[in-house]
Amino acid sequence: MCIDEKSALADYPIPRTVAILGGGITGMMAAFWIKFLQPEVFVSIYEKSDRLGGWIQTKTMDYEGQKILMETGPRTFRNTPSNLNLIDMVRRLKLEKEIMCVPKTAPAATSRYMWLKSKLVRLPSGKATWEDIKNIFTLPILRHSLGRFITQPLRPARDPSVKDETIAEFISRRFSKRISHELASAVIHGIYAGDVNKLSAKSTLGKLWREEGMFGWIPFGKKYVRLKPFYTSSELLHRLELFNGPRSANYNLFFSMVPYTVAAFRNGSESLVRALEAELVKLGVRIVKNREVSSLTFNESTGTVTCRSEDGRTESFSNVISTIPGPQLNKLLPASLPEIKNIESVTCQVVNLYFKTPNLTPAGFGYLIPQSTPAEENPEHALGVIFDSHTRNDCEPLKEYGGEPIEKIPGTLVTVMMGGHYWKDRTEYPSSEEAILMARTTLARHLGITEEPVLTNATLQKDCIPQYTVGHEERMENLLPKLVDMFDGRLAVAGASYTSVSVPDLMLAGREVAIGVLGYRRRLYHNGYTGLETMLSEAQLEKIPMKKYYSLMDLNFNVSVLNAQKKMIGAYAYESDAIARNKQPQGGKRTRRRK
Ligand SMILES: C=Cc1c2[nH]c(c1C)Cc1[nH]c(c(CCC(=O)O)c1C)Cc1[nH]c(c(C)c1CCC(=O)O)Cc1[nH]c(c(C)c1C=C)C2
Repeated sequence: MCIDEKSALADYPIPRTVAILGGGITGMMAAFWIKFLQPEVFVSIYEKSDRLGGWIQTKTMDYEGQKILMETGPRTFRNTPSNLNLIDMVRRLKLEKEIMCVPKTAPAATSRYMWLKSKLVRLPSGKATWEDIKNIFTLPILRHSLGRFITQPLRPARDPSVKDETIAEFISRRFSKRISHELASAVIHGIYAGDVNKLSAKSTLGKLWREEGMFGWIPFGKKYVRLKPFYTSSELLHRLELFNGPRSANYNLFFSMVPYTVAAFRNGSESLVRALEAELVKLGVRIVKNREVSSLTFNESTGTVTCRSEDGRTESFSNVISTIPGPQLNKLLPASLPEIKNIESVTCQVVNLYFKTPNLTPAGFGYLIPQSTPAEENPEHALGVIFDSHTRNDCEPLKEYGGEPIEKIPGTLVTVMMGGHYWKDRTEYPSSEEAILMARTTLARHLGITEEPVLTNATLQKDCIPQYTVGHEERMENLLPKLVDMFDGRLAVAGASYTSVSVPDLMLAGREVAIGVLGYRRRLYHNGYTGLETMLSEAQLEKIPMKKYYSLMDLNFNVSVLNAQKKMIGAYAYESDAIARNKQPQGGKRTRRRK
C-alpha cells in the first residue's frame, strides 16, 4: 500500500470543464458540489426535457381556493443518519422552514397497512398495541412470521459459493417462502415496484445479505448492527459530521427532527429541486435544457471527451459525469457495454385523486399490495396506495426554524401506484382516463370509496425505477475497468442505475461523484474516476493491480481495504467543506492542470 498523498495530488489532473448528462437530483447535486468546491471549473448540465428535477415533480391544483399538491414521484424522506446529506442540503438551501414532519406517535407514523387475505391489515410498529397482538394471533401469516423470525438464527448459514441470489431465494432460505411472497414482496413493491423473483438480494438488501455472510444469521437489533465492521459512506459521513461537535448546524437540524419519523416539504418535493436550481444559477452552472447528447467520444490527443448533441453541435470537456439511465448512456458510447445496456427498469403509473369528503381512508400512511395477491383481487396491478392527506394533516413544522403551521387538506388525497414489474413486457400503457378509472376501481374494491374525485392527475413514469437484478454488483465491478479503458477515466457515472434508487442516496451519489471527479478522493486505483469505485468488492480490490492511495485519516479507521475505501468517501466529503473554506486541500498543492 502506498501512502503518499503528495504524489497522488500532484498527479491528479483537476478538470477545467465538466459536462453533466441529466438534470435529475444526482446531476444537480454533482453540479452544485463541483461549483461549490471549485468555482473556477466550468460546469454544464445537459437535460433533454424542459425542466430540472427528474422524477421529483409536484403538480399544484386548485379546489375551491384550496391549493392541493399532487406528487408524481418521491414525497417523503426518513430522518435517519444515512440521510444526513439531504439534511445538509436543506440547511444550505435555507429550506428548514419548508420542512414538515410526522411525529413518531401520529397515525401516519404508526399505521402502515398491507393488503393481506382480502383485507387491510395494520402492521405492528414500534410499541405493540393490543390490536397488533390480536393480529399476530388471528392472522396466520403474522403468527407464522413470528415463529420464523424467532427460529431464524437456527437455520443453516449461506453456502459461501453463493455470490448473489434473488430476494425470494434469500428470504425463503432464511425465513420462509410465505414471508418472501406475502410480506417482503409488498415492501419491495413500495421501493422498487419490482419482482422478488428477479431482484438481487445482495444489491437491494445489502446489509441483511452481508450480515448473513458475516455471522451466518441476521442479528436483528441495533446492538449487533453497530458492531458491523463496514459502514455505508453516508453512515460515515454522518459520523464525521458529528465530529464537528454539538454546534454543527447539521447536527442541530438532525436532532430537531429526531421526534419525527418521516419528513416532507410543505410545498412539495419540487421545492427542493427549485431551490437547488436557483442555487446552481447563482453559482454559475450552465444549464442547457431541451438538449440531448447523442454521442460521447474520447480524444486521446487532447485528453478530452466530446459531447455531440442531436442537432450536430459538439463541445469538449475534461470530464463527463453521466447521471442518465444506463441503457440511455450506452447508446452514446463508441461501443456497447452489456453491463449498462441491459440494466432493466420498470414503469409506474402514478394516479393522484382528491375527494371532497375527508377521512375516506383509514388514518395512516397507506398500504402495500404483495405479489401473492390473487389476480382477481388486483386486475389493475396496483402496487400500493398512499394516504397523502392523512400524512400531511399529521405533519408539524419545525417551529425552532421558523416553520409556520401546516395548512391542512380538507378532503381526502390519495395516490394509487400501479404497474411496475407487472407491466414489464408491455409496449402500450393505459391512457390517463383509463388509469384514473383503474385507480378508482382499486379504491372501491379495497376501501369501499365510490365517491367521484373532484381533482385527478395521472402520470406515467416511464422506466422510472431501475431493477438491480441478480449479479448487478458483479456487473458493475466488471464495468469499471471498461469505462476506464474507453474514456481514460474521464467518464464517471452516478444515479439510480448504479447504486440506489432512494432520493437521499442519489443526492449523496451526486456529491460523491463530484468529489471523486475533482480528485479530492485522490486517485484510488486507476487514472481518473468512474463513480463505481465504491461498488468494488474486497476480492475485486485485491485483483486489480492498480495504484492505491490512502490518506492518514482513513488509516485511523482502517479495518480492511474495503472499510478504508468506504470510509474515505465520508472522510473526503467532510474534508471537502474544509477545503472549500480554506481553498487549500490538506496534503499538498494541486499542481497539474490539464484540459
Ligand atoms: C414513483 C414511485 C416510487 C416507488 N418507489 C420509489 C419511487 C420514487 C422509490 C422509493 N420509495 C421508497 C423508498 C425507500 C426510501 C427509504 O426511506 O428508505 C424508495 C427508494 C419508500 C416509499 N414508498 C412509497 C413512499 C411514499 C415511500 C416513502 C419515500 C417516498 O416518498 O418515495 C410508496 C410507493 N412507492 C412506490 C410504490 C409502488 C409505492 C406504493 C405505495 C414505487
